Amino acid sequence: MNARPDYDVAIVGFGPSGAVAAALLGQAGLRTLVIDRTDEVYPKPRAIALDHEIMRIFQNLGLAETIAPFCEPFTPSEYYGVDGQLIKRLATVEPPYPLGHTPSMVFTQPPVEAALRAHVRALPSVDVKLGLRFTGLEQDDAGVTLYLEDGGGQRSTVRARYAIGCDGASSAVREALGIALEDLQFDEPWLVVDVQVNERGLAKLPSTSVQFCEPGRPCTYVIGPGNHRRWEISLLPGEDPAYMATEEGAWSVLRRWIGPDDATLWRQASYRFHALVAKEWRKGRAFIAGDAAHQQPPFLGQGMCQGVRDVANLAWKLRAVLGGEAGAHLSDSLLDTYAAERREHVRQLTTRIKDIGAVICERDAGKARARDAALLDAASGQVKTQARQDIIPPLSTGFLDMNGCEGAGKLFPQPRVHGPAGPALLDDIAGAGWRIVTDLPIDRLPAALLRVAAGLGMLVSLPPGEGGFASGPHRMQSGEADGVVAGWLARHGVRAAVVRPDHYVYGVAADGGSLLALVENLQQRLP
Ligand SMILES: O=C(O)/C=C/c1cccc(O)c1
Repeated sequence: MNARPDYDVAIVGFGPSGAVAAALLGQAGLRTLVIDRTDEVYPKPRAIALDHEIMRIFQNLGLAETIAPFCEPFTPSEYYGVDGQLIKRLATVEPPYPLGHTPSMVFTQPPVEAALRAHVRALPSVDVKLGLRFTGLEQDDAGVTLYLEDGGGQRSTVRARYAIGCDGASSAVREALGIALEDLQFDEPWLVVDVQVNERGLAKLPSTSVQFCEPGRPCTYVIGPGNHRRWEISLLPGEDPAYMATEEGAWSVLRRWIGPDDATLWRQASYRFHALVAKEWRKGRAFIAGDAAHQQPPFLGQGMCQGVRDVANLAWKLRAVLGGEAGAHLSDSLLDTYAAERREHVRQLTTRIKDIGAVICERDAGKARARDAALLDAASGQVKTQARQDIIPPLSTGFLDMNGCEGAGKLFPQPRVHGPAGPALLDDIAGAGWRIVTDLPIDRLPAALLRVAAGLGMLVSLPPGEGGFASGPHRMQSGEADGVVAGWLARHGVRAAVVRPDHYVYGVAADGGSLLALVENLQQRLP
């Protein structure tokens, strides 16, 4: 079949990853279809945590204010050892916040998903078709044909230039593509229980999130928004996961903290916590993203973040290849970097999450005591606090100019700047396309840079001490309120960064001349 595709991109799955993918593609005017088997948002929380990178993407979609009421800062996680003593603390960095948002948050998933869906439905170039099951696909040089079936067994097909499977852990798209999962060797039975706690219950509970690193039964307590509390409780040999996921089973393990007079059960489910990463993320014109491409233990609350990161990475590349907003059509080979970048990033982060899991899940009492001692600061014996965001690795491979400097592949900060109408977050003024950000004043940059920068995106100059705002075509000069960009550039010993549309640093430069060379080089890679 070779008819002109009905859509630029077809997305299977309208969960958070699918919805963000549709929103980012639709924002660029690409003809996008998103389908899902179910008609409604799942009414219970599965994800509970998101971070500043994800909130920044919601901001770029114009959704930060809509979503903010359903989010709260993540309390520090205190790790308790064999004797119930504090052995480690995982916390959020202090302000000023590097990306302009609270670095680590808890949120209520159903209303956030509903807001995302409403946003997607309002985009003129996006079609949302629900109650449709994906049954298979075929590919040719021009596109992908998706085979679909509705609830009444009625079959249909749809053509798209590219397809993305965001259809969850048991992905039918991954299955149809014959993609295998790499097992990073973590497989444990756990019970997850979400409750809504009343005043009486709240008074009995810890005032911060906790990892109970107890060899007898490792478990996690997370403070969600409002009166939402989550427990994750490891199941012991002989415990029946199906029984433990009943109300009776859930109360049997919650009893240690609260009882039915203290809270209402919202959701309880038995899971095997896995560490799985797809061996391939792209086959021809089809991609997988989110839980379809990876599953990780929850110990850092990164499950949904990983999926949104995937689609933010893929979306700007699809926009570039399909000629979204800027109209330029880049080579399809740019899309290969999606798989290379995201697979490696997910493997690295999942390995780090597994390491956290190994701390929490030590079942041998002797080894657990040794762990408790080893976690303390060797010199002072004090409990150490680790910043959650320091655990997230940078991109280490892909569409980057590493050039011997460690800045490339990191997330670039988002400063508060003096905007035309008062203080503002930089993305709200400069947009979220390619950006060249420097602390050099515009009049000290090579004239040729101003020309080439205009062909790439936005040139942002933030000289120290600048108090005003000035702008011209594809350029702006302003001052930042908190010094987060100045600090980042100083820490990396550079004067400028070239930043990709997903906010990862493409490359850095130490002066105007090397910045010009970096940008010229990039433009040759983006023909
Ligand atoms: O970041 C942390 O300290 C913990 C996050 C988290 C979120 C959800 C479920 C968990 O087991 C851990």
